[in-house]
Amino acid sequence: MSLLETRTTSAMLYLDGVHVSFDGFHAINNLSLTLEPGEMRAIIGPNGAGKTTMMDIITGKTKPDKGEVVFDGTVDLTKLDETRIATLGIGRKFQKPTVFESQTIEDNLLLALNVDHRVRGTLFWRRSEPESKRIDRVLEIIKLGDARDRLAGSLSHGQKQWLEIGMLLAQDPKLLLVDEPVAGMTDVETHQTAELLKEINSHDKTVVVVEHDMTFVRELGVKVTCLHEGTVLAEGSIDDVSANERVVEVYLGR
Ligand SMILES: Nc1ncnc2c1ncn2[C@@H]1O[C@H](COP(=O)(O)OP(=O)(O)OP(=O)(O)O)[C@@H](O)[C@H]1O
Repeated sequence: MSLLETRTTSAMLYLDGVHVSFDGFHAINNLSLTLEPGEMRAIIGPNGAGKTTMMDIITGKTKPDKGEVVFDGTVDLTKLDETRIATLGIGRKFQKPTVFESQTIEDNLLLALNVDHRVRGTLFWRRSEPESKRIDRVLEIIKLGDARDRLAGSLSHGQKQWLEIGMLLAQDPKLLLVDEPVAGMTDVETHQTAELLKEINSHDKTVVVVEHDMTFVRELGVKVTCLHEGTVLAEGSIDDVSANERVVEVYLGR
């Protein structure tokens, strides 16, 4: 492709031949990955495999030295900054929950809505019917409807993670990037998180989940990509990837 052309694809996310180096160290090496619209993909791989850097490339935090990164068929993400990318419908959930602890659950979701903060701060602001509906729907999906008036700080670790996922959903993204959502969760919470992500994915959201917990990844029941040294080592069903000798050698067998 020439420098001026942007590829058009049917994919929601298309990475091809992506390279990133930090002071001469190749963190991402000829990385190619395609996610279809409505797909959920699990990304696994050992520490330092490049999983976080890949997410940073998609959100514009890190710019690739080389390669194509195309969102929603036509949008060249390499040309856009982080702020602009966030407005395109790409939501990212970092590993640690960052909810507003002294606000209620409902207010956390309201804060996440794309309402002008200056307008919302006035005495006369009333939430619109569509906003109320959206919040009710998100509360239903994250199963915190009964707790809507509780302070977020009183939630369990797992519930905080769900609330933060809900805050992303309130913004109605096309693509959700979720980094190690079940770290520190109980087995029950881990199972409920798998159910939650499957539910979100069933509503046409494309989802990328980075996770080390293989029980959780198995429960998601989606295609798995194993990264190693900044590139794709193996891709396929959890059974195929788990049986791959190289994957066992560099990751699962350790
Ligand atoms: N800003 C940076 N400067 C220098 N090296 C970096 C930088 N960011 C990442 N790296 C290196 O790039 C490699 C990939 O890191 P990355 O954090 O993407 O891996 P990861 O797969 O997310 O690992 P983990 O599972 O531990 O989170 C690592 O060797 C890391 O030390």
